[in-house]
Amino acid sequence: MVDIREVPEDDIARAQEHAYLAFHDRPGPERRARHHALLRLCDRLGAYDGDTLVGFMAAHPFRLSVPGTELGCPGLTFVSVAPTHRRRGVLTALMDERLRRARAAGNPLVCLWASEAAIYGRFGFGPATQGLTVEIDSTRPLALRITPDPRPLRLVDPADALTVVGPCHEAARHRRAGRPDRSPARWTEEWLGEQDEDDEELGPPRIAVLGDPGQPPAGYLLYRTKQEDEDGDGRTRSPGLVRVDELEADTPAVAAALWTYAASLDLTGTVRAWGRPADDPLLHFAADRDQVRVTAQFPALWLRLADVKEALTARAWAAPVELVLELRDARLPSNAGRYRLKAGPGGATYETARASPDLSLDVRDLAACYLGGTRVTELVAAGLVAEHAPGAAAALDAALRTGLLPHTADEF
Ligand SMILES: CC(=O)SCCNC(=O)CCNC(=O)[C@H](O)C(C)(C)COP(=O)(O)OP(=O)(O)OC[C@H]1O[C@@H](n2cnc3c(N)ncnc32)[C@H](O)[C@@H]1OP(=O)(O)O
Repeated sequence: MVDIREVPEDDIARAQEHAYLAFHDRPGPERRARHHALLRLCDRLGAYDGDTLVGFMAAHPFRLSVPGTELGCPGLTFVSVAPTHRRRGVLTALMDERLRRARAAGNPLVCLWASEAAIYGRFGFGPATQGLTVEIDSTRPLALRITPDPRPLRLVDPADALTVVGPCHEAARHRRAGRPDRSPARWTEEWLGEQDEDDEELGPPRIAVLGDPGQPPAGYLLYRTKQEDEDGDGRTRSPGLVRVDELEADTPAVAAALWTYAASLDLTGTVRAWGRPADDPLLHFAADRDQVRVTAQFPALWLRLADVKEALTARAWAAPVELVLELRDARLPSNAGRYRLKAGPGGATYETARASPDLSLDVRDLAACYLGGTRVTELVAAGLVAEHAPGAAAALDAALRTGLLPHTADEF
């Protein structure tokens, strides 16, 4: 039987080796040091078989933007079980302890990015945001239906990123739900590292900001580039790549200017933006959708409502709704049962109820809908949510709805 306990700071290096084994990873010294620095700031749980570390789960102490506010939301990372101890319930034991601690600490939410989509539904996590990969053919000028903001662009030293673009990012976080806060350490270690986490051929991070000198920027572009590939004879095989990691803009015209900049960098022929929202304005203002293509769509942030009552009563609601929910929660039975949700622009209450339910659903499906990124009506159509009162799902959707879709590219 394994023992679940905290991993002390002097055991972090061992936890890293354990995780690299599970992920088939072999990071160089720079990435190891970055991981170590981040793990020092995480809550860390280990599964020990005697003195041997056989399971590890770290949690960033995030606050997540939700409609109208932000909530405590540990962000799970480095989840790993030794190959010798797979499928014996080690992850389950770590997760149960993590969810218990989240509730005890007053954190109603828990989030993660999944290595495999099949793992986390059983623990009550649902995919709450979707990401798109968007590619622009930049061998020709980017064709747009709107006029880009004409204000000047300038490059900012990544060392100054936090001061210059940090406030822009913070404002963007509150325009769209589903975004964790970004500590100075995460800016430095996860976004601005000299070496990219996934592709060592990419250059260092570059930051272009738009705005009048002396004024706060109206938007920024965080990107890396890769030189053109050459074949053995030194001939160009393909033009270089601009990989967009983040683009935030106060207005569509600012976004248009930043995309135009990305697409006009010399010696490059492709712009690849891997973590865009499903309602990215670019997809509407691009004049030629053969030039701007969505090449992938994926579940991004997985969310768990550790304390359903707290989560539902804390968020803002777009329209009035009153209905009885029959909720299943296999791992946190205190969430399960029949509850009357009364919610609207003035606030929400969520109390136990006796009346027959309008909707029956699992906590993982409520999590998928919580930020407004998945519609309850779609889950009724998929046979996952049972609608006992016609119109109940549509009414809940109208109340959950947000102006912009929830979205984050903060992979951790
Ligand atoms: C947020 C993140 O960090 S994501 C990263 C997740 N980690 C990895 O992918 C690293 C490689 N994989 C591992 O380390 C492990 O296999 C883990 C962590 C995914 C699973 O750990 P285990 O201790 O084997 O899980 P555990 O025994 O508790 O499994 C619980 C259930 O989940 C199922 N399960 C576990 N892993 C998977 C998987 N990869 N795909 C599908 N089902 C899975 C098990 O079959 C079991 O189902 P059951 O209850 O019906 O029998």
